[in-house]
Amino acid sequence: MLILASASPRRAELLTQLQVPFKQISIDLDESVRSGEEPRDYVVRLARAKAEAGWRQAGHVDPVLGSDTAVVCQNKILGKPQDQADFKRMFALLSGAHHQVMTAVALRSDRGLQHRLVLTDVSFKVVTPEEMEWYWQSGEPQDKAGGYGIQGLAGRFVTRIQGSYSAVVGLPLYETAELLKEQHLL
Ligand SMILES: Cc1cn([C@H]2C[C@H](O)[C@@H](COP(=O)(O)OP(=O)(O)OP(=O)(O)O)O2)c(=O)[nH]c1=O
Repeated sequence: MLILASASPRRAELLTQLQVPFKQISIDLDESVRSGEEPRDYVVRLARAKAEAGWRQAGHVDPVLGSDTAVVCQNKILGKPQDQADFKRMFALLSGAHHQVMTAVALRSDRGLQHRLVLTDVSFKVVTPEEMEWYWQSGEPQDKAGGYGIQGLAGRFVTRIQGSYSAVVGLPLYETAELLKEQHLL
């Protein structure tokens, strides 16, 4: 059975939309950015590492999907906010501006390791200090790249998206389906 190497409930929910049976495992990885590493190289490296680690952990039998999402603004990677000050710093960059969400998905099986990289442009309205405070207090930003979830309360901040909505949430469905089809898993 296909394995999703992710602790994210959002990725599991998205994968359900492809109607392929799967089980979920969580893996622990060092997610630090290497010095001089480009954001797109970073998300690809992590998605591949998650798939590879899952493949090893599950005994080199079942195919494994891994994915990674980063919010990139002015070529800076905005990870998960460490505290409220960190969140405010991120939202100061995102407010009234455009950024890119980069998501990579990787599939490891006995046919090898393949990946796809998906880039999506997202625009935010000007977010007021009161809205930032309200949003932080909601508890939603804490476990999310860039400190927001487009599928949740932050949907109201998004004025425009060009690219893949499912990729912004965490798993690009079209590209994931393509990877699975290539390996005859869908
Ligand atoms: C930008 C954005 C991110 N996110 C989430 C997707 C990912 O779960 C998270 C990005 O962090 P990731 O490190 O990609 O993933 P994760 O740590 O949550 O899960 P795992 O490594 O176990 O697969 O942010 C949203 O849910 N909505 C959004 O709009």
